[in-house]
Formats: sequence, structure tokens, C-alpha cells
Amino acid sequence: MMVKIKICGLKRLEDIDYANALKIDYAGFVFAESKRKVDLPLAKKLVYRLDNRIKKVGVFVNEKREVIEKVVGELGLDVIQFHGDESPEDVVGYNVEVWKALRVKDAQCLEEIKNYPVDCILLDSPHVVQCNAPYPDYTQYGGTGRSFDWTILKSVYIRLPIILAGGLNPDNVVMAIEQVRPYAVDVSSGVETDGNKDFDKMKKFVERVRNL
Ligand SMILES: O=C(O)c1ccccc1NCC(=O)[C@H](O)[C@H](O)COP(=O)(O)O
Repeated sequence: MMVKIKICGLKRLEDIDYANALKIDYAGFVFAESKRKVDLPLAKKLVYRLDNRIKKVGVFVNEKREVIEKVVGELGLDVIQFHGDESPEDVVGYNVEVWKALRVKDAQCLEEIKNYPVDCILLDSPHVVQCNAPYPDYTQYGGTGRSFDWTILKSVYIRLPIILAGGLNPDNVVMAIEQVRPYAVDVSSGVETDGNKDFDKMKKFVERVRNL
């Protein structure tokens, strides 16, 4: 089966045009503290422009249930991606598909997954809190551009479909897929130039995955 593609952190109208042209499977919108954060009015414009065959994923970090429900309802999101420290109880009771991100430090931390009643598990790099920053650097919850040691996954059986994230780019995505055999790949930094999505990098990424 063809590996699905999610591109995360879309924040400009042209990013949506790129996503539509490349017919990606999932478009990710970040509703958490990040340089890629979108607010509801902007997200509405982006979603309105998005090809309705592309699934809309909302990324949240430790967000209140009522906020998530409002965003899901107003945008018609297809998927909630929990990317913070949410517990298994926090992620239940929504009427759309739910993904939980886990930051992979070691094989032991993958045990946590077994407790989550979700549709997919997204494996990302461990975050590094910037200790010398004057305030906590929440962007480090995701979108770090760093990859983790994929060999950790070899020793663990994961029942859920895996979305592989963290430091993927057009040059390493084929190797990543061959090693991990995920249901989908997720990229943000690796298809950006100077903080914005770059059509040529997105195209290269998509072509390399689709040509497998
Ligand atoms: O992308 C962000 O800025 C972000 C901020 C806070 C929480 C999650 C975030 N992104 C979630 C994603 O799904 C990213 O695509 C994933 O972390 C991979 O990012 P990258 O390593 O930059 O490809």
C-alpha cells in the first residue's frame, strides 16, 4: 500500500495551493505555540481553499477540550493530533479520528502507547526545552527538524498504524520508510526554506515517497 503523506504547519494561502497541486493525503494546521501557529480566522481561510479530498489535521498541545471541540466543529477537521503531554483519558470522546504523538527517547517509552485508545500513533523526536530561554520554548514539542534513532522501533511491536515524523526531508524519507514501514510520513521543517514551505522541496518529498 502506498505510504500516505502529511505535510504539517501550513500557514499561508500559497502553502495550500502547493498541497492541492501535490495531492497530499493530510494537511496539518498547528494550533499550539509555534512559529507555525494559525488562529481560527486564518485557519478558516486556509481550510476553505484546501482541496476537500485532503484530510485536515489539527495539531494541539495540552489544549482545553472546549477549545479543541470548537476548532474541530468550526473547521470540520478530520483528525485531532494530540502533540503534548495528554493522558489516555484526555484523548477520548471526540467524534473524529484521533492521533497521539509520542516523542521517542528509547524503547521503554514506547510502552506508553499501549494505553492510548487512538487511531494512529505519531512517532516524533524527543523535545529539548531551551533551558537558557527567558520563557519555555514550546515549539520544541514538535516541528524540530530533528530525527530520532529509528532502530529503537525494531525491538518493539506496535499494534497501531505508525505515522513517522521528526526531521524527515526529501533526502532521508526513502531510507526512513524502508526501515520503519510506516502507514504515513509527516514532514514540516524538511520542506521549508527560511521558515516557509518551499514548493520544490515539497514536490521532491512527495515524488520520492510516491515513486517507492
Ligand atoms: O510544527 C510545529 O511547529 C509544531 C509545534 C508544536 C507542536 C507540534 C508541531 N508540529 C507537529 C508535527 O506534526 C510536525 O510535522 C512534526 O513534529 C515533524 O516536524 P519536523 O521535524 O519539523 O519535520
